Amino acid sequence: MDPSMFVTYTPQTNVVPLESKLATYMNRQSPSTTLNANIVSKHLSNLSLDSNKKTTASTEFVPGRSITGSTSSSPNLFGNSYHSQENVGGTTYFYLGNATGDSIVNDEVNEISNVGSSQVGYVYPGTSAHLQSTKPTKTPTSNSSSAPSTPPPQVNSSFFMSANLRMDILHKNSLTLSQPDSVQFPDLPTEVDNYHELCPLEQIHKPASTVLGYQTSTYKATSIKNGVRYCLRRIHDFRLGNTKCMILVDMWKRISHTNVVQLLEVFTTKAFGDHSMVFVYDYHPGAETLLSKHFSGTELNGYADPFCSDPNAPRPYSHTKTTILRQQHNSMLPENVIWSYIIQLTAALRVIHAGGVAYRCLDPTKVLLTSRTRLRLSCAAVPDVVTFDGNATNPLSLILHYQQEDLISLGKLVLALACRSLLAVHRDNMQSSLELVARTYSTDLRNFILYLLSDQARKTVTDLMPMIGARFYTQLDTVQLRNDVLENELAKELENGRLFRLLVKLATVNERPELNMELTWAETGDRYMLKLFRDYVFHQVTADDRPWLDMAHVVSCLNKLDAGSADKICLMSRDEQSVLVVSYAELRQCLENSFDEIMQSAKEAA
Ligand SMILES: Nc1ncnc2c1ncn2[C@@H]1O[C@H](COP(=O)(O)OP(=O)(O)OP(=O)(O)O)[C@@H](O)[C@H]1O
Repeated sequence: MDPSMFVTYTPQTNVVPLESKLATYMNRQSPSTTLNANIVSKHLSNLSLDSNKKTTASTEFVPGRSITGSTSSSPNLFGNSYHSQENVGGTTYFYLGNATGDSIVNDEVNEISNVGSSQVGYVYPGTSAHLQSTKPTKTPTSNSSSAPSTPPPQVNSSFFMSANLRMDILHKNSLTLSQPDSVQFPDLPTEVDNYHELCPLEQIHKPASTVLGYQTSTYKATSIKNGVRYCLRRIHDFRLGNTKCMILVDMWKRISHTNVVQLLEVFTTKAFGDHSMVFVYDYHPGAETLLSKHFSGTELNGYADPFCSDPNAPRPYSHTKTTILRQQHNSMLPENVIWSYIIQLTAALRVIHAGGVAYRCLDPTKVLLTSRTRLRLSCAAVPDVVTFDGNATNPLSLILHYQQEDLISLGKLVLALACRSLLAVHRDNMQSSLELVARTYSTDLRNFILYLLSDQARKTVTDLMPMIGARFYTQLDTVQLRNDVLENELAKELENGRLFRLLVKLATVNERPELNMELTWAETGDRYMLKLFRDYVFHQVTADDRPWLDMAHVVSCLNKLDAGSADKICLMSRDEQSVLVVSYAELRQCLENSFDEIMQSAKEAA
């Protein structure tokens, strides 16, 4: 640092200029120290007085850690400090000394090395080697003529959560927080049992569900008891004839799996103006059905389903089914996606069947995609309740039969996904569909479908496991890699949260107009140090007085403050008359004291 850069010449006085606000801070300290020339020169050598430096930038000012033998820089400034000071070219440098000699020096050295090692964990070290290949590559913009200190874009993004994940989470949050629209849905009740804030997730008045046989509607709602959002599925105009079916509901409630939408409770209500039955599930914001994801028009390149018999449906120039099927190849799902779905669907059916129940509605409208490739079965227990035969002596008697039907439905669903057509599973189209699968995918996939659709006497999910075989490992690998990526994203934001809390404290103290009727509170004592520190972190300028912006400098300073590092920095008063050499440990103490004072005052007022 070149002091002449910042300081106008004044005769050497070796005292704090009275007009300097630093005086208010220094006056609190014990003045009983004599200036030791050795200490001062040692400190100065650590201040790297490089006359070529043109900015008040950060790390150049930080004294090195090799201050062994120095009797200065006690981290415990406010307990027992001695000060030394020196005037260099009109600027007064203040040092923090310690009267207790060499034993303290050793302690300090230990402390520095301890701080150094513990501090390391506070810094996000960048994406680790095993995730380098998964990082989205960003080409730097060619016209990046910004200030030299502006970090290149790829560096910037690598220290924050990826934009895609961020958008994904923001989208889910906004859906979760959405509020009821009483103008658009004036007839919705404000409260249904223990739930309020009902927001429809689909059209309310739609025809009866072909899968469930009843008119249904689905809502996001907030629990009055705990404020958590849930998904309510209402069966319109339904009276529960027999409560024996609650045995099945209880069995479903006990089933918990990452591929099943959790059922929480079932109740009847008249809140909608009819006798409705309501099933309460976990709410998964942004959930999309397999139907809309893979069987909608836009997903099929705008062409009609090749199995569609409607002559008016839009088709490409050739009208033959074979040509369309060939066209269809372009929009076929990759085989690994189909296997991933198979593994998740069979995993869900495995626990459902092991739990003594059957799903009974394995249909593209009931399988939800709750993130990019995560499937969850929705509507658990609804078929059991709405089709319950009150005259049956044993409500569980047909379960085995229904479980077999689940496996046939699985075969149909996989065939439909492989052909990207719901009509592919129609009896008349079955042959062409299987030929399409044989042409496009592996024999394993075809055999898997054939097995499920065969007349085999008794099938179980366990039989399917050898057919999936080593693909389990591929799935496991994908999930583990995703887990690694998410953990890396978390590591970035974890530190941001910590720094945010620190910034909140700093901002609460800095520039506070008054505290306890004291108008100059923020401008004196510890708070004055924090004000200078704030200038040091955020308000640096280049030699020609342009703002000097460097995120790394800000993050590094805040991290050291949070860790209470023994590293020292020079804080300069705004009048440029005084420079204070202070450690982050001391600054942290200033911050803790000041913030505690504010908290205390807030409590007293309360
Ligand atoms: N647990 C849930 N969390 C979030 N959204 C859900 C949940 N369950 C269902 N949904 C959403 O509610 C909407 C309606 O689901 P539903 O099962 O009624 O589909 P559908 O295509 O209307 O079927 P149907 O014709 O049988 O009524 C879908 O968009 C689905 O994504």
